[in-house]
Amino acid sequence: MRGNAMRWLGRLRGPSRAAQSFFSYDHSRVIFRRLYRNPTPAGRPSQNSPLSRALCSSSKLQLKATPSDSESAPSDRTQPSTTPQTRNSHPRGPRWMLLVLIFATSAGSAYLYRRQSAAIDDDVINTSTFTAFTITEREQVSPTAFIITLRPGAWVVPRGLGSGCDEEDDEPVGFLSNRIRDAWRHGLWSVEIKQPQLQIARHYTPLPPLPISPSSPSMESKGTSENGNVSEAQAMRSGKAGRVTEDQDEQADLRILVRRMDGGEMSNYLSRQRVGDTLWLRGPHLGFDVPRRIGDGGAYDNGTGMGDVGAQRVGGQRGVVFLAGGTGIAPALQIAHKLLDDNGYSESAESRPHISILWANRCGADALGCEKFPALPRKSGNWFRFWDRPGTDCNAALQKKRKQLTEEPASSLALQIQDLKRRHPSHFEISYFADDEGSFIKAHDVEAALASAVKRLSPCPDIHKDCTWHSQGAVELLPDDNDVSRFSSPDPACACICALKAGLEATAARPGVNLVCLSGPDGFIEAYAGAKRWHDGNEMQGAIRGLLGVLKKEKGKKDNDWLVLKL
Ligand SMILES: Cc1cc2nc3c(=O)[nH]c(=O)nc-3n(C[C@H](O)[C@H](O)[C@H](O)COP(=O)(O)OP(=O)(O)OC[C@H]3O[C@@H](n4cnc5c(N)ncnc54)[C@H](O)[C@@H]3O)c2cc1C
Repeated sequence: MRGNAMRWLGRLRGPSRAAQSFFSYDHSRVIFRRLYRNPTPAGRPSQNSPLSRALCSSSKLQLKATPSDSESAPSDRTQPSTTPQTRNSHPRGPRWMLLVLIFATSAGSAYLYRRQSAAIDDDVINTSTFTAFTITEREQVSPTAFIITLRPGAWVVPRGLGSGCDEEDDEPVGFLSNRIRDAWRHGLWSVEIKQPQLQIARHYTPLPPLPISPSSPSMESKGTSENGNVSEAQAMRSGKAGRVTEDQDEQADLRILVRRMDGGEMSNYLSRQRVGDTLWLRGPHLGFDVPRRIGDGGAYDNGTGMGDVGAQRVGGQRGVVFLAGGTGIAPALQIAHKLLDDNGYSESAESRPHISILWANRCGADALGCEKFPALPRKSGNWFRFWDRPGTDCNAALQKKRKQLTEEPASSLALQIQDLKRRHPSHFEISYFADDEGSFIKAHDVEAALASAVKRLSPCPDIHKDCTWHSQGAVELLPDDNDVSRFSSPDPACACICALKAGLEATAARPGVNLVCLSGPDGFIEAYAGAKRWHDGNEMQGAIRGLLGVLKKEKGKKDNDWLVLKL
């Protein structure tokens, strides 16, 4: 509590405080003073003056004339309002309104104070308008991939001003965002970033917060790091890393892993941006509700209606197998963060699900966190050809990776993955596959991962074939990944039929299934689970084909053994 309070207080420092004061409290006072120093002949601001209209509409107050105002208004109201007579002869209405307006402007100032850069409400980010974020760090993690850290624009502390840490309790001072906290509580989410010249936007998946102790280096020093040596990575290397706290999920700093695509408009635009530059973000966009689908009720009521207070968690030991291609590692880490690091979700080690990530990259240099020394390149055909793009020199990248492993400090993402393995040795596994090293995800890799998930399966009722939450057949026809609206929908077709049929609705125990999630380029998803299908303007999941389709058919798996989600 105290930490939170101090962080809020901590925001009152620095130039942004002055700026905020100007635009909120002082600014409204200036408007107010002008209003009363230049009264209309009626002794109060005219309802028709632009200033009055602005004030009314902003504070939702209506300056209605009272009968005493309009009927018995003495002519001396035209006198300057500073004369005692005028003040005394002011009817009660304006005085009363004065108090109301003072209150309203003060409340408004508190409200505006927290609005920061958000255009429409009390948060630093929203789903309909783009708000400014500033790049505070940029870390090149491989020849083609980099991580940018973004902070809401209005609160960036210019270099040399403010330490970035709360002076009293030495906690990092940052933004708090309810929307971002709720997104982390939900699990899977993304933001859109806009390219302002072309007016295009693309989705990006924030990486989970790094487990950093409060004594990690300040924001000031963060702003100076351009190449690789980011402060988080330094803190982790120097053993200062702490654990991921709930508070950290509330911080509005976002880390995004981006791969620069040859000819890709957005990713090339992002690769040209530097520390201090502004990006425009919109979101968060919440994806599939993984906890609910594996059988947990969700630990929080986060205002999205997704919570089940007191829900008995029956799906805690189910598993998630995640096939990630390239930057598809980001949603895989989001799920790991939700299922393993969220104490509200799984308090004890026994109740934690098992997560197995199979991470495929074109180049070994992109296999961050892999502690094995990469094999020498083999000449072999690529398993999905579009990865073999001109301009991608995997051989050179591999040499760089070998050099990195021996000489250079690891990237923050590599350290983050290693940290997850260290903290959850029996619940988190990651296997690496690199095209240029001739290692691909094969059927037996998927089967081994599934077997390790299935052996942890706790009893659950039969999966109903029409259940949109747990049946593959029904999921294939879903128009989108918006589980939040499905959950709150009154449409009976959106309800969990398995729970209804099993009479579980009263107990809050949730049926669930093991999940196989896939994320990555379209070709990757198609190769392993079949393409998504466009229908009626919606991108539907489509039938399960590819390697997983073969596994389902050949191995005669039951529908409820595992559910495939294409992210
Ligand atoms: C929900 C969601 C989350 C995403 N999260 C991330 C993320 O965290 N990091 C990230 O880098 N990207 C992410 N993406 C992909 C991202 O939105 C862009 O598609 C990507 O950056 C390429 O955009 P571009 O404008 O540079 O390329 P475009 O101009 O759109 O395309 C250039 C070429 O690259 C191909 N291509 C597009 N994306 C990929 C890819 N990922 N791998 C291989 N080839 C590709 C296209 O088919 C095309 O041929 C996400 C996409 C979605 C839908």
